[in-house]
Amino acid sequence: MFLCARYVGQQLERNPHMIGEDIEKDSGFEHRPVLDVADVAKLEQAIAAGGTSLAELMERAGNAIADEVQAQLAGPAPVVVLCGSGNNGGDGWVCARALAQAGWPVTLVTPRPAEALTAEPAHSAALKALAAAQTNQLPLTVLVAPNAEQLKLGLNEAHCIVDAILGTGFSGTEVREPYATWIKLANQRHESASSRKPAEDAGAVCLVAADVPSGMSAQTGLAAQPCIHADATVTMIVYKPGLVEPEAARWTGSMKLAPLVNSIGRYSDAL
Ligand SMILES: NC(=O)C1=CN([C@@H]2O[C@H](COP(=O)(O)OP(=O)(O)OC[C@H]3O[C@@H](n4cnc5c(N)ncnc54)[C@H](O)[C@@H]3O)[C@@H](O)[C@H]2O)[C@H](O)CC1
Ligand SMILES: [K+]
Repeated sequence: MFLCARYVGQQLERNPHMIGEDIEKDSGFEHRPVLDVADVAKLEQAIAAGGTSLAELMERAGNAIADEVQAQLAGPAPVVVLCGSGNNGGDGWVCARALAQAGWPVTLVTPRPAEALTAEPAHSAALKALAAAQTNQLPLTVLVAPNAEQLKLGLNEAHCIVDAILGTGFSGTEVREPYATWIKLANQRHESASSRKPAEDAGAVCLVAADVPSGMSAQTGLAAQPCIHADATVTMIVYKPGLVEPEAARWTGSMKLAPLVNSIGRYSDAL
């Protein structure tokens, strides 16, 4: 098979709505395409040069996360989408728009107003989400730089939390503020809801990570302080090496691949 630096034979779940046909099956096992983070960036540029823009990739990424949220819950329920200021956050803005368009009440948390984001295509994705929300009166509320109490209130209403804080651009052994607080509060809400006895259970809270759990290095799989504890991680285009490390499952939960494009093999010259 083409392109991929290495394959890890493990059972793999796939979302039928996700685009792509590049996974090889072998006796009930699927081989996971794995690429270094630096090569993923090259691959994205090659895909864009081939006619599928970065904005379109982000659109597909955000929709794949929204599909996963909808698969985790029985029907429309409040969702909090935590968005960082980079392109991982951009995936979150698209996801929030897609869920709100499907009638799900969404609270999006951002450190800066949409107009003040500088990463592209995240900035454009955020403006598009706000315009759609305004034009179509979507159930989308935006919380800009909330303090811990405001964030806790929002999270307490959530039946699902989407972690789109940090992706492949994360580095270091500590997550800086405000994201460290966001991660701790998201984990607390997730864990306290999951540890309730059935009789008091108002419904479990799912935690879905975009591309990689925030605080985990996509390249090495090492978790910084703090790190998101996800139920499911939807990773984009290919697996990154850290995600297939045995210790990573503790942070990623179940791993799902959103290939975003068909036949990535045709971009192999870019690597
Ligand atoms: N490239 C594309 O078009 C697509 C990307 N996708 C998604 O984008 C992310 C990668 O985005 P990038 O902007 O490169 O980085 P991040 O958003 O992951 O993070 C940048 C952000 O993080 C801050 N940061 C770094 N280290 C720390 C730290 N220790 N503590 C706090 N903050 C930190 C840094 O300052 C930047 O602000 C990729 O994962 C995908 O999710 C789309 O999926 C496809 C199109
Ligand atoms: K993330």
